[in-house]
Amino acid sequence: MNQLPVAELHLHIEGTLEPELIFELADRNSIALPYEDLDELRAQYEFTDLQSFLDLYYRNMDVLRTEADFADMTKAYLRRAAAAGIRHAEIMMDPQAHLARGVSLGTCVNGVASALAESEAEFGVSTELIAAFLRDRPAEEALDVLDRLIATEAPIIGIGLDSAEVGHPPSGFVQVYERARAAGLRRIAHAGEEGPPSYITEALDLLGAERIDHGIRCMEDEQLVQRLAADQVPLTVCPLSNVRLRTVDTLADHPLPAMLARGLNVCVNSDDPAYFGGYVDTNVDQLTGTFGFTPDELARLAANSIRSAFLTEDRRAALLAEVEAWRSGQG
Ligand SMILES: Nc1ncnc2[nH]cnc12
Ligand SMILES: [Zn+2]
Repeated sequence: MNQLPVAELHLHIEGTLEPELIFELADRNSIALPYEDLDELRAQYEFTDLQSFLDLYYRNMDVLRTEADFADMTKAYLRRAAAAGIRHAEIMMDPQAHLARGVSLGTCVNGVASALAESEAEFGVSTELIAAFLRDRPAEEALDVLDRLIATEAPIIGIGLDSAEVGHPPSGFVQVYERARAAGLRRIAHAGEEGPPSYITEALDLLGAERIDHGIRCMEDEQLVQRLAADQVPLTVCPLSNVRLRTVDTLADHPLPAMLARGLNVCVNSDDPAYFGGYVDTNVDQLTGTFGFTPDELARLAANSIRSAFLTEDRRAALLAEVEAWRSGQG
């Protein structure tokens, strides 16, 4: 196998809902879509910023109604992830987005989890599930959902923080993260995607975040860059997402090469691949086409993803060995 083996650490399962599956699930659930056909739906995929994407992302997930719907979406991602070279995936889901539509916590969590439970045997992809909270909804709601996840022993390894960033700083979610920590859950948070570098600092200092999703705006704060490099804080960067949501103008303007040059612990992820033009392999291919990354640089990005994952040490060592085998096979 000539594909770069990687871990995907920044992936919203609802963002893997491909247009074809949206139509299939709408049909299955007798839901009338506001689009005549695939072309009309695809014509909506022009974004001006994060919010313009989120509006469509939340609207499209209305086709997810049953456990089977969540399982089918997840299985489709895992099949595609395996083809992309992904060997381990830490998958976020947005329970509040489903609860708000009247879909129960059990339906969405069990549906996703049932597909994940078969992933290693079926696709060779080990997985973990992360419940992400919507920062543009009240923290009290997040606390309530977290309590229910803990009480029902939902199979999650940790929590995240996503949705509209600007105006919703990490400081509002201290209690949520403290409760997650007390429950033994891992903690990650989106920060520095559209929001300022200070949100990254808050996520680290106030939430105890162990990984930062995106984090690209750290480059505007020299002291923060030095801290992130010294502490090797994982930054799960999503280049095609940043282009499509216009946080960078073009891929050639992306800060990833500069981040690597500063010694930051960056890895490449797809975020919402059904919306942003590709899965991890496409992100890597386009980066390589744009920046001419060498096999050594690609292996470093892959090794960063595996070192930053919530893996057992045995699995981590096995996957790092796969990266090294890939690197030495590149000549
Ligand atoms: N890129 C992103 N940023 C914030 N919230 C999200 N939810 C899904 N994708 C997201
Ligand atoms: Zn994201």
